[in-house]
Amino acid sequence: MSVTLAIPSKGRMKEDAVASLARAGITVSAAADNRSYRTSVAGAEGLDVLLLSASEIARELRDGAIDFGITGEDLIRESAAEPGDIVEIVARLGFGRADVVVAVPDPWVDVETMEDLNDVAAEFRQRHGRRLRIATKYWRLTQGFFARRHGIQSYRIVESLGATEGAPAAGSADIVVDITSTGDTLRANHLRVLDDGIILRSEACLMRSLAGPADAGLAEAVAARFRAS
Ligand SMILES: Nc1ncnc2c1ncn2[C@@H]1O[C@H](COP(=O)(O)OP(=O)(O)OP(=O)(O)O)[C@@H](O)[C@H]1O
Ligand SMILES: O=P(O)(O)OC[C@H]1O[C@H](OP(=O)(O)OP(=O)(O)O)[C@H](O)[C@@H]1O
Repeated sequence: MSVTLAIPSKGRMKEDAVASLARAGITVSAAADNRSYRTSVAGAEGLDVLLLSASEIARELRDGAIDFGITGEDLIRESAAEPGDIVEIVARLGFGRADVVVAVPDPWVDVETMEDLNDVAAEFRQRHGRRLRIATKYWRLTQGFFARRHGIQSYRIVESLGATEGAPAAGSADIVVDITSTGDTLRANHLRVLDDGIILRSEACLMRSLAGPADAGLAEAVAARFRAS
């Protein structure tokens, strides 16, 4: 019996994920063919480490297709309505830090808070003949924050698959909800985060699917190493 753990196959989180496994005594090396998404693992008998994209890891955890995954908290919260019912955060890993934020165009000088934005959204249709448009790939986090947390009902989500911060200047949306770390991309696109506009402070986490692994004893031993490292 084995337990599966997926780490990002590329990008900003891959090297840090490998380092966090090493701190837990698990050495992962790429398979000989370096286009392969399989790895060889030393230090944990029965553990298979897979390489997947960060967003795929969130979906596979949700679906119970893998036992453990290292990915961003934002991605798991976006992929499931009640993430606490499907995954446990075993450890926060201290890298991949970024905030999911609400940002408005710099010229909206009177809009500093979500309450101000609520006023704008309420009047938007009357003034502009349409609802306020929000560009984002985080539609679930956006709905939770706007409708449930702040009672903002009048808006429309424009799904963005990339270059979200460019949407207001391009005219396809009025404001954005996106991830930021240094803030450079928002500034370059003349956007400003609202004072209370941080939806989530995200970082990479080791998460465990609650679906139940094939080998519960081994899964618990893996989790214990991360809690201790
Ligand atoms: N500056 C940043 N910009 C975007 N994501 C960041 C940043 N810093 C950390 N992250 C985190 O990295 C993760 C996304 O990583 P990445 O873009 O490699 O994943 P992906 O969406 O699976 O990739 P792909 O675009 O190939 O599907 C998210 O959890 C996000 O919070
Ligand atoms: O606050 P900053 O440090 O500027 O980082 C934020 C930006 O970085 C990411 O884009 P990236 O160019 O990495 O591409 P991606 O959207 O494909 O992740 C993210 O989507 C933001 O646009």
